[in-house]
Amino acid sequence: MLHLLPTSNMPDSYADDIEKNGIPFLIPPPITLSWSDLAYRVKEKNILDGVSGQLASGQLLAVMGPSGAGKSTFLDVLCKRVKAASGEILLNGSPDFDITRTVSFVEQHDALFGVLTVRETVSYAARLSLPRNTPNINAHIDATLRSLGLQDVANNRIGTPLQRGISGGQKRRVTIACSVIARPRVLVLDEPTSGLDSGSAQEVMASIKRLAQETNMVCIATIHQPNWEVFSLFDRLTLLAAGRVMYNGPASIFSLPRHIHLSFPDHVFAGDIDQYLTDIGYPSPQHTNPVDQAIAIVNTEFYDNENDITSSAHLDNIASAWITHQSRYNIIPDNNQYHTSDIILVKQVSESRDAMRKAIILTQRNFVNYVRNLLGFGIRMGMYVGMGLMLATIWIHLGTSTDKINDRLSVFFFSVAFLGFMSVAGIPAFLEERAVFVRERSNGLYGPGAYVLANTFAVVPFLFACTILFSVICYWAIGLHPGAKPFFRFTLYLFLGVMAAESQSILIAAIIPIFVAALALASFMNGFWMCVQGYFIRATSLPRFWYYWAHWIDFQTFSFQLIVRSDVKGLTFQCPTIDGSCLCPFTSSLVPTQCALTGDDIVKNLGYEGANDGLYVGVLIIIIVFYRMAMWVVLAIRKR
Ligand SMILES: Nc1ncnc2c1ncn2[C@@H]1O[C@H](COP(=O)(O)OP(=O)(O)OP(=O)(O)O)[C@@H](O)[C@H]1O
Repeated sequence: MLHLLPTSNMPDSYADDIEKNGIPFLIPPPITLSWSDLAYRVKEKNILDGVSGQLASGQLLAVMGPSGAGKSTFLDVLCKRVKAASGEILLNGSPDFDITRTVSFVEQHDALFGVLTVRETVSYAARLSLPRNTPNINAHIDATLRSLGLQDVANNRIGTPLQRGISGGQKRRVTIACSVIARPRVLVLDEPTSGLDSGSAQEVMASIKRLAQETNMVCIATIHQPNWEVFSLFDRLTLLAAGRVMYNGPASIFSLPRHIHLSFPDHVFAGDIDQYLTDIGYPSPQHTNPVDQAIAIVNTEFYDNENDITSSAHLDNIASAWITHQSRYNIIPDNNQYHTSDIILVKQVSESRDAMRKAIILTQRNFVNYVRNLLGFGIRMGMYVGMGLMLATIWIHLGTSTDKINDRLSVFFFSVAFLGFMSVAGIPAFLEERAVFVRERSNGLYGPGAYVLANTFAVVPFLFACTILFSVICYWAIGLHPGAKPFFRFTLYLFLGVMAAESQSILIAAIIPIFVAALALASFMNGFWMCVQGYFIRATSLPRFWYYWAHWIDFQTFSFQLIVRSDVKGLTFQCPTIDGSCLCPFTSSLVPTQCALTGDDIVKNLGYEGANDGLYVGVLIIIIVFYRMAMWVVLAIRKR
């Protein structure tokens, strides 16, 4: 169990929460994170070179630099998302710590379910990340919402294209709330203020600062052009250019703890970035934000060579200036006090063996999303209803004469092919879900196994509901094989085909998570399966090349043949008679006793006798399971 800090030095609200609601485990003791000589190379090119630093609990580090300076690479190396060429990362002086259980990473873009409320979003994150029997979980959620200033919008929805929700700054804070709910020791944020106006940017950074201090967290953020108010919230600044450190010291003198800038004499401690720029001969012009000046002098993209030195020589000079000055600027408070051995250094995360519990929580969240997401799922269901109505009114009362056999087959083809085709409409919702998965997985909440299970658990009832709705609307109106059993068989075989098509579409979207590309490829695949399934060209007439592989792995083949067999078997189709002669379109087992064809005659003529129905159902299930497992593999391999 983590021990508690004295709460006297904490802001009121959190200390109050602790007292009133009893959240004993949520304030872990302070830590120090340090890194030295981090380097990252790609094909012998130094992307990051010799980056060192240290940060204590409650502190915020700004990582700044021009575009391409190596800021994102630095975060990736620090979080061990890529392997450093060299260097060391220490937590409380020790390299032995589990990074995924220590760090939460907040990506640049908010990946949230638009139909959930703020509280629901954070609550699901809490249930997914905290151990099963966490006490007072609701009090913990409330405290987190309060810390991030979200209590007033707790019951508001995040927002969808159809329904306006919370503001951009509030969304950022919800994403951050989800990342800090398990009380990570280190919070890493990639551009937390990008796309926000200055007011929202300030709100977000002030919330992060407050949370860092309240929960003893170390925070590191890349940031572009903050205004002075935002910048003043940072304790330290690492300025990078071409992967090298140009400055690594106090950000603004105003953000320094009083004991630092008061207790060190001038000859020992020089000051902040503003002072440093003056010292090295690049003072900020009056009324200029020193941050802009710092970026400007290390930005060589538009370097004009005014002093007859190359841009890389210019950067070499600034990097050398830093090496000369660093001992006076890079003063770090003594954090040895934090190096205690009884500290538990991990997030309060649940174990990975909890996969089934996580899958159930994710399934619940998916259901809520399905029920509320009119755009993603309501419209989709409407499409199935519309398709049912269309078939019911166009193929109405087909009857059982032999001249209607083709019309009947076209109903089955159309149902299997186009209901399956409509699965491409599930791609946008999947991509929204995938973005949330990527964020949550990178923070260690759950793995691809739990996600695939939950996606399957949720999609099965949804697709079954869509299929049965379609069947109810059109089955009796068309006049297909009478009776409850044939109706349910039709629905089941159709559902299996639709489920296979859906699994294929989201597998494609998992491989290529770009909407337009996934849509195009999934549509192509559906078109391809239509061509080789044996309706347009009889399977026996298909070129052998296509017949032997494509036809027999095509889910439409099995779904279509199962439906045809189930429908026509047991029915009798009347042949026309002209001048007393019976004109059946193909050999009948009933002639001459009866001028008609049996369902078996039709099945035989089409070449659909094949294996038994159970085997075909089994093949369909295997195809579905194969697609789902392939999706699991793709999600396991593709981390972003
Ligand atoms: N895997 C890689 N292969 C090749 N080049 C890479 C790789 N990773 C990073 N780079 C290069 O390293 C440089 C630094 O990239 P990085 O994304 O870290 O910069 P950044 O400072 O975050 O830029 P921005 O602010 O524009 O996002 C860039 O020139 C980038 O093209």
